[in-house]
Amino acid sequence: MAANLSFLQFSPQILQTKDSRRKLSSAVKLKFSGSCVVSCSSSNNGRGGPKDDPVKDVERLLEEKRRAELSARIASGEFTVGKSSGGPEGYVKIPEARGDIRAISSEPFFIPLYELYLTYGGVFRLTFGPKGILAEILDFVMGKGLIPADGEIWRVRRRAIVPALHQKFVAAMFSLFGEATDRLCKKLDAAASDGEDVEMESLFSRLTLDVIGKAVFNYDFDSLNVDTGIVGAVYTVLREAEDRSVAPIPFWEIPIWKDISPKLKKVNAALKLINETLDNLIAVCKVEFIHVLYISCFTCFLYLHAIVMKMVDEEELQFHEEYMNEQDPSILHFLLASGDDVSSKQLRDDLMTMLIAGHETSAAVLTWTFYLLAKEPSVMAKLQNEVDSVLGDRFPTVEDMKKLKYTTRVINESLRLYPQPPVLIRRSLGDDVLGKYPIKRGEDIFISVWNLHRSPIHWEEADKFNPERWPLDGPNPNETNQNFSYLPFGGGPRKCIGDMFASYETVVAVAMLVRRFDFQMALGAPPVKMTTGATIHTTEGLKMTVTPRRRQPIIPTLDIPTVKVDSSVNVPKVETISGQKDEVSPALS
Ligand code: HEM
Repeated sequence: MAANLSFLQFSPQILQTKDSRRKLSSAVKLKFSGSCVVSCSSSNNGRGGPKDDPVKDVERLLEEKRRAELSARIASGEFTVGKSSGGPEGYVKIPEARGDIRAISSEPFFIPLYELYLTYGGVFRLTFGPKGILAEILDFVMGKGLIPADGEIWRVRRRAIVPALHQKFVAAMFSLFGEATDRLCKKLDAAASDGEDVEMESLFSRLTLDVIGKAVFNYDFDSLNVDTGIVGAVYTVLREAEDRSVAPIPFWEIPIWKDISPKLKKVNAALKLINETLDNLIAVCKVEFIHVLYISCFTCFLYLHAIVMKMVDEEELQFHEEYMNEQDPSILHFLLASGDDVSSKQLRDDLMTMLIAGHETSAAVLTWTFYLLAKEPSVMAKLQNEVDSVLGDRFPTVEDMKKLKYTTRVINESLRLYPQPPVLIRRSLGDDVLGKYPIKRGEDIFISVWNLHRSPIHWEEADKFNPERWPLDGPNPNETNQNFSYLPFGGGPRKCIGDMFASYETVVAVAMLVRRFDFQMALGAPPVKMTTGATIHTTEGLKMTVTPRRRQPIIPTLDIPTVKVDSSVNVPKVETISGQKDEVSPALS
């Protein structure tokens, strides 16, 4: 089991080591398992709220005890083979942390790594731990999709897909975000009037599945309302991907087992259903596209001609937007319309990858945001104030995003405390140097975003949920303006392509939900503990009591605002959440 793995805790200086960056190849998302008391509720550090809350006190004491025990074990040398000094060719050898994987299997992997980070500093070698690279493990579901892909396939596919998430596409998604969240509000209304508590984590998972299904291939799972075979199949496959990533041996490859295991049979059937559905959607979209081309070929010729002329005259961004179809603004439609020359299998892999990448991540962000909000009533009150004054009773629009500043800061802060995924992985493509340490070709490097985001070196009161740490008049925090001490969507060439989409999706959902309801942890609900898959899950769900809000009546003002309409502008200008001008949102630059 012991694998020779390097564990890297990013510091801004290290990340900027160009040589290392160039040679690090992307792997896929890391998944581990385990559980522990949520550590952000562990200390007075960073907690506002009443100091005499007995529940918080107990949680804090338990967490302090757990940390003290772990620190004592680290101090006793249980994990240590002695700090190394002097490496080959005059380099300093990386400090080594040794131990037995079983010693840390009872809690999420990134928790002990945090203690080791405090002991050893930013970079150390881990001589025990899970296998790092999951490309083979996830092959059954993502194939050569954008996340596991590398080299030339990745380069070509990234270039084809990134333009699909252009500005007009994201603007077109607002009605989708609003309608899907409204369906969730109706469910919560029903639960509230029946006096029932609700398990929010699974509801968020359904909400984001509905959103991403429509956005990626214009398919309405409607998983908030119905449990069709396809929804069940998607969950079966997702759970299997998570199980495989933490399995001690690849049981799915054992010859006889893979033929007789009922679980694997179920997974294969689910996969078959999903693949057939996706193939169907691709085929239908292709036929519709050809049909439109055929019946209007003359118009089309003029149209294409006009587009080509526009290309000459206008920005590439506007060209990309021409491919968008108002009735079907999905990424699939865009890829076909843009003439993306790709096999159906590759297209399916990419769509499936985006479905997975955009589903669990957003659901996890919403889950932990509501967990944090329930624990900090003062933040919730401020948030509700902002939403009431900006939105009133209407659906959020793209123009509102600039005004919902505090709501955005709440999401920024939630992503700092609960980064999704908490650990990223790279594999070194060649011998290299990281900071002052030599790295060998083929070594796996874990980048603990969890450690980075909670590092006492980088953050004041690092464990505190404090959206105020991000000034409202400052830029939207991202990896570049935070000097790489904040990586909510990764960084560099493999940065998330859905950052703006996901940021707006979560802001809309939070705004619409807190406007309508108050959220409290349900009485007698199990303590919220963490476990890791690709993202951070709760072990037993997030059980909440949801109460419709009683709001002050809105008193009409006598000032009648004048609205200036500029008829030449079709699409409101959108500021990117990441504020970056690189290829992630080329349409915005
Ligand atoms: C709040 C939600 C989201 C979070 C926190 C998130 C986070 C991330 C992170 C940290 C990475 C970098 C992984 C690495 O460096 O190894 C990433 C990559 C990626 N994300 Fe997201 N993501 C989110 C939503 C989305 C959405 C909605 C989509 C699709 C529409 C998406 C598609 C992708 C893809 C395709 C990649 C791989 C990019 C590449 O390797 O070139 N993500 N995401």
